[in-house]
Amino acid sequence: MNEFKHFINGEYVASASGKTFDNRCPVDNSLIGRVHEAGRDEVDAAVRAARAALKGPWGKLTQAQRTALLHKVANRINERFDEFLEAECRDTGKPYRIASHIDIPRGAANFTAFAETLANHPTEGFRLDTPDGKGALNVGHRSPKGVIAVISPWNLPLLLMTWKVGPALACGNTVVVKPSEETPATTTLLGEVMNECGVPPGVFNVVHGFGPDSAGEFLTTHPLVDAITFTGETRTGEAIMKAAAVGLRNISLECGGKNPGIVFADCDLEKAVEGTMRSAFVNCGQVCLGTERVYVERPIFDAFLARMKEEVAKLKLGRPQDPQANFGPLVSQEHRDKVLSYYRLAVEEGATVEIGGGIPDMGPELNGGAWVEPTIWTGLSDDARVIREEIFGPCCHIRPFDSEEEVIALANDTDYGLAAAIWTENSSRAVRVAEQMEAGIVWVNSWFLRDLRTAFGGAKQSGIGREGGVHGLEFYTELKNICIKL
Ligand SMILES: NC(=O)c1ccc[n+]([C@@H]2O[C@H](COP(=O)([O-])OP(=O)(O)OC[C@H]3O[C@@H](n4cnc5c(N)ncnc54)[C@H](O)[C@@H]3O)[C@@H](O)[C@H]2O)c1
Ligand SMILES: O=C/C=C/C=C(\O)C(=O)O
Repeated sequence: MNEFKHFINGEYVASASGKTFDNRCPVDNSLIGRVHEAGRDEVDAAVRAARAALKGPWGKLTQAQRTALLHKVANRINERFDEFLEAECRDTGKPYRIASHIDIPRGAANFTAFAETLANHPTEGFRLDTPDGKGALNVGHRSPKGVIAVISPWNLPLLLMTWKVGPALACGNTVVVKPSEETPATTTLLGEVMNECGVPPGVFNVVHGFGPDSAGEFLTTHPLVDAITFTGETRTGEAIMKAAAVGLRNISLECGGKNPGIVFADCDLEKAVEGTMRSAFVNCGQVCLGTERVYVERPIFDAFLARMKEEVAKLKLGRPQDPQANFGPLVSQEHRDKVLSYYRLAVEEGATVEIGGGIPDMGPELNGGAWVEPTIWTGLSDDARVIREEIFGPCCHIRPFDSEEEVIALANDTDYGLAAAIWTENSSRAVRVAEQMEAGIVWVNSWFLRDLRTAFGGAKQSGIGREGGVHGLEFYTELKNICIKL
């Protein structure tokens, strides 16, 4: 039975209250651990440790020394790859095949990418002409923002946590991380790596718990937190934004999505099927960038739908360790109840269930797990709740369209604006349509192809701000201008 304690000032500490909560494996709902729930005292201790570390050895490191340390952290994650893999898949139920190609490699790469990007990024400079003819020099100077609260979700726990911790530390900040209550393991394990690599105590801290009236809220309302970066549901983002307003703390919000996939008749059909299959079903559909609305140009609608149904039927549901498995359970019973409520709603709203729509029989050992069938619907109206609301499960609705103007309007008809995928072999059309997408990230003939230097983030109710490359600099640093009269 695992016990997940908080990681504060370089040490693992239990909650003074002794309060803990269950950690369950979604594969079979077995109890696999106990997680300490942080009270205000633990959160306060973590924030104060982070603040003290800014003034300690960490605050005196050069950019080059910080870069070297972050490379060391990335290397150590890779050295302990199997431990991170086992921990992540135990918490999420996802197949090893997926976590070993996405979650863990990116968990390390996020440190390397930001260490390099920020070490080589210039600051601005301007020479000003002055009436006396001697001029002045203006030099931009970036300093760390301070203590960053990092609140991360359960779908890609290590990846999405280091996607924030990497740039935060590269810019010289310190962090207090509150991972999702569903997935404490890899964030907790990272504390060991920080100690092994010589990252000074207090630079990286972890507190466990829930959101409201628990660690999440205690952290976002703590007056010594300088900025908050969050990934999760849009409604949660709203609550965190309200908390950040007190004391004018900056926020970075990566929230929900209801992403469109647009398949034109001139696409490479097999490429479009392969990419849409990944986008709708990888990670059991629990990817914010995933496609839940698929629009297919009418001449190839039947062929595309037939091929998608064939591929869904081939998905291999199984335990994480099963080398054949490419489809795992949802993260929890609670999330499964939510997804199944949308499965029922789709039928009530008039959907045709092309495949799936229910609960698979996984046998007596696994039937207690959070398993659902991968599902495709057709026939819903554009104002159906299943079309408008984020489900965050292994399901998508496929609908025909007849013109470029029509599909652009359909794709943008959502409160969200995170991602879109466009499938066409016509490059002019690809760019023309992509530029009209009300989204932060648009893939053409690809999906989840990630260049970590690029801007990443959502428009509309999918978030505020951009992460990735140097785009997080405005959030993770304070930029001042120094004007020197010559
Ligand atoms: N845009 C992105 O990059 C991105 C990436 C992954 C997931 N997501 C979104 O995240 C959602 C799924 O993740 P989730 O269920 O963990 O989201 P969630 O909003 O329920 O929880 C996210 C985190 O916020 C914490 N939290 C909840 N309420 C809080 C509060 N009031 N104050 C402080 N912290 C609080 C939770 O404990 C958890 O750690 C989906 O909507 C998905 O689209 C977005
Ligand atoms: O579920 C959402 C996935 C987000 C992915 C990233 O933030 C990334 O690839 O950097």
